[in-house]
Amino acid sequence: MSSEKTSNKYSRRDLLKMSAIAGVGVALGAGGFGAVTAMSDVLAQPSSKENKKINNDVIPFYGEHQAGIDTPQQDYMYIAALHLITDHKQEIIKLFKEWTNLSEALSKGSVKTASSSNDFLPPADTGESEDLTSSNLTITFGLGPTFFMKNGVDRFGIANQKPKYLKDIPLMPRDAIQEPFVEGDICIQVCADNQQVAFHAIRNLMKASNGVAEIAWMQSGFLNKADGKTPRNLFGFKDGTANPDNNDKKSLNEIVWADQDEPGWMKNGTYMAFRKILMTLEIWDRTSLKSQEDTFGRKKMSGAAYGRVNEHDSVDLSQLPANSHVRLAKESGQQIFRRAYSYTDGIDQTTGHMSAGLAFISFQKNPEVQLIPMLKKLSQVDLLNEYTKHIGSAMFAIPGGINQGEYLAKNLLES
Ligand SMILES: C=CC1=C(C)c2cc3[nH]c(cc4nc(cc5[nH]c(cc1n2)c(C)c5CCC(=O)O)C(CCC(=O)O)=C4C)c(C)c3C=C
Ligand SMILES: [Fe+2]
Repeated sequence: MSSEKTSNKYSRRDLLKMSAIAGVGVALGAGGFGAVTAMSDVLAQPSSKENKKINNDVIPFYGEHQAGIDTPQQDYMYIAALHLITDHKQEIIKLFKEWTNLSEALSKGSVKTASSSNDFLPPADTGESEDLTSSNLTITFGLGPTFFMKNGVDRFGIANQKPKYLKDIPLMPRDAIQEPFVEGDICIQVCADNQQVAFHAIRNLMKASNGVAEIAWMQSGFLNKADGKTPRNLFGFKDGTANPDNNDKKSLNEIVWADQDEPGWMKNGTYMAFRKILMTLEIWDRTSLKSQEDTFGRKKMSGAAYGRVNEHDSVDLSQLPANSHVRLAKESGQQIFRRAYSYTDGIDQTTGHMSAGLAFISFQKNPEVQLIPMLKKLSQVDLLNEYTKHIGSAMFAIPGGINQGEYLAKNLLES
């Protein structure tokens, strides 16, 4: 999980250079909120603390693929969906440029200060990550079906660039989707090994979108990955055992990265599926160990499939209960790349039960073939359905990664 140890050596000159690349000055907030200094402006203002941070935990924002997909999974996640409140493509381009600069800076931990050059303006940075390192922060942007076409209107003249499989996940037999956890024009997934760093990033990205987009929903998540072991979900089972190895480029090419026949801006991109799945912990906790294990077809402590000894031993489907989760998922004959997080949302006031579950996130090149039939089968007969309820659903196209000097989804917005 760790990257090379380097000290934070951004000089005032580096910061000035970065600011020049960013090329963004002062943005005016909408709705009478007054002027606020754009975050990228702050890069030119070295903080007194800038040399005290040791950044040995940086995942580059730029690259072939967006970070936050095949990069090692961090401990904390926020995912948010936004609705655009403008019809002007130029405003989207401006926002995406600002987000690009900001994301690069946040990923490097080089947003230095919450101070402002003008004491009569709000500080550009909200400040809560001031003394913290980047904590392997990654920021991943996605575009929902309504980014391309909303209520039959091609708002930004890019409907012909819509990726092949980008559509809402169809309603499944047992779905109990609750507002507001449906779709969104844009999604931002932020992950980091420090929750405050992750929150700071998503908060400041939201802040930068003021007047152009507004938040539709947000979900936080966490994950335990002690000693390099497979993390356990809130049912206490190892979750991720059969996931493709994130370092196995061949598998990811087959499973995750978009095909050649997609629009050019999807090259090295993928599709993200999001499902918010409530797990009824109180019922599960009163369920016998045997029934719990039958639900998955794996042993709870070892994670081994039925009839096997170790977690990663091959699965003999005939040994697993007919409607067990793993058997059904495997029988679909498809693979997806899961990057899920547990969540807790306090107590459900109507039931008095815990609001907790899985923020299920998967990446795949063809959701229509890889995901939807699997989801359908699971939603019909999975033993796990006794203990779960799908309450949120969304699909996003994830543009490919970008190089320095480019901005997010440039190839799409300038097509
Ligand atoms: C549509 C896809 C899937 C949903 C939705 C889903 C929900 C879900 N899963 C668990 C817990 C486990 N899932 C496991 C394996 C597994 N799950 C899926 C797909 C979905 N899960 C797949 C493709 C697989 C791998 C199947 C295989 O090839 O072996 C496991 C076993 C360990 C593992 O491999 O990760 C667990 C445990 C929960 C709790 C949940 C919803 C709340
Ligand atoms: Fe699963």
